[in-house]
Amino acid sequence: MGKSKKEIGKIISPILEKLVNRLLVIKPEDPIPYMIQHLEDSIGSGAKPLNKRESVELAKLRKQFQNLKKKDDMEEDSKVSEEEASSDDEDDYIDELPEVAKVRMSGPARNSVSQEVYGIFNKKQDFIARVIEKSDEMKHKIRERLLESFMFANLDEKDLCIVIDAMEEKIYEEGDTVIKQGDDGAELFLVGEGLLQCFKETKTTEVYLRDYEHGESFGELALLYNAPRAATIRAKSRSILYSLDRDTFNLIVKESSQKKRDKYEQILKKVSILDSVSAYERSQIADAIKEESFKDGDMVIKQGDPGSIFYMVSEGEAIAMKKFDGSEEEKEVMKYNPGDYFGELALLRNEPRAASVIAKTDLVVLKLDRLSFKRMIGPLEVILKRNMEMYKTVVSS
Ligand SMILES: Nc1ncnc2c1ncn2[C@@H]1O[C@@H]2COP(=O)(O)O[C@H]2[C@H]1O
Ligand SMILES: Nc1ncnc2c1ncn2[C@@H]1O[C@@H]2COP(=O)(O)O[C@H]2[C@H]1O
Repeated sequence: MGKSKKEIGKIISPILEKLVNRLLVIKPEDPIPYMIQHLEDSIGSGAKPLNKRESVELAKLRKQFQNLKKKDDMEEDSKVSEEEASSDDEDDYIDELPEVAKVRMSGPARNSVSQEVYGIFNKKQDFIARVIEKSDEMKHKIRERLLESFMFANLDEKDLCIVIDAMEEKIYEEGDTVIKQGDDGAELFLVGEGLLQCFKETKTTEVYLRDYEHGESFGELALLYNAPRAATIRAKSRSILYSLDRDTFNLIVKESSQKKRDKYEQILKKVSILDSVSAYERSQIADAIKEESFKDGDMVIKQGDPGSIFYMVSEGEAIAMKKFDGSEEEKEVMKYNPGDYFGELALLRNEPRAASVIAKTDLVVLKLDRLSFKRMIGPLEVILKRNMEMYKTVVSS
């Protein structure tokens, strides 16, 4: 026999109460996906796992919700005026993305990542990833591309192998649509070869957002938020893509990226130049970081070299040495401790390195390449430029 009203009330009241409280505190722009996610989290956080029938029901509900959402989106699009539609400002759309995630990031303490995955797999150890047969050569190619990408580069060897096995090669000819805005999505794509373009569609037109090249991935939003595809992606040239299914993404990739975020979050909090960035932006910086270690006396940067990397000190000490006006004599112009940064001038001014930086102890630095620096630290340019005044003082003293 089913449960009595009282019994059902007892189970769902605390969940609903918590849900309403969260909604009132967080005020998400789009409350429905937030509510669905919250309910799924509630399933993951101790309640009995869904049985098969319940899972099917949940899938049906999700499908109904996605169709409704698609309809809403289309109605919304039809309201967009011609002027708005012709806007080609990429940032309008880029800015929308973090907002969704901010809601999730800034909310009350979240369940562990493996608890919030889509579907009924609540634990990584219960999960058996798919294996798509492929040659060693293809495995090698996929590995190379995975290591180029922020999202996958931090997988340990075991997880890297699981992801390589689960990936499926898909070839698209020039003009083919890989992802259609509004569709349901169950896979993420890593670009092996080729060039793709991302567009935001409105009722009347489509606005170009960005390109995707080898080593970059797309299609993660539908998996992360159980939402319809947020943009359209088309092949600009013949493209070889590797697709990864939702469950492998959620259980293997998302978790490792979370580990990296956890690892660097505390360190990045000490980097004063990042004081004004939000938790979400900091987590994106953590995704893009590469770590490197140097021994006492190693040269990290050489004056006069071209530069394409920005550095933040994680552990240890370093100094900056500078030769002035063609003189061979070097003067110490700066000391670095954990939380300090250097190497910004070459990126900001497109000039060779203005000084040398040398490790004074064993040193661990966090590095951002030019593109990540531009995207993530670029908005802090005013502060960086203000801080550059300090070099003048050092030089003149
Ligand atoms: N500004 C953007 N808005 C939405 N999607 C974007 C944007 N830029 C890139 N994308 C990618 O386009 C993909 C479309 O499918 P998804 O929504 O699954 O995931 C999306 C992102 O990976
Ligand atoms: N007096 C200084 N002049 C120029 N660069 C300095 C000075 N002191 C420290 N630096 C740092 O040394 C770095 C060398 O590489 P960049 O020119 O990219 O960026 C430089 C600054 O971050």
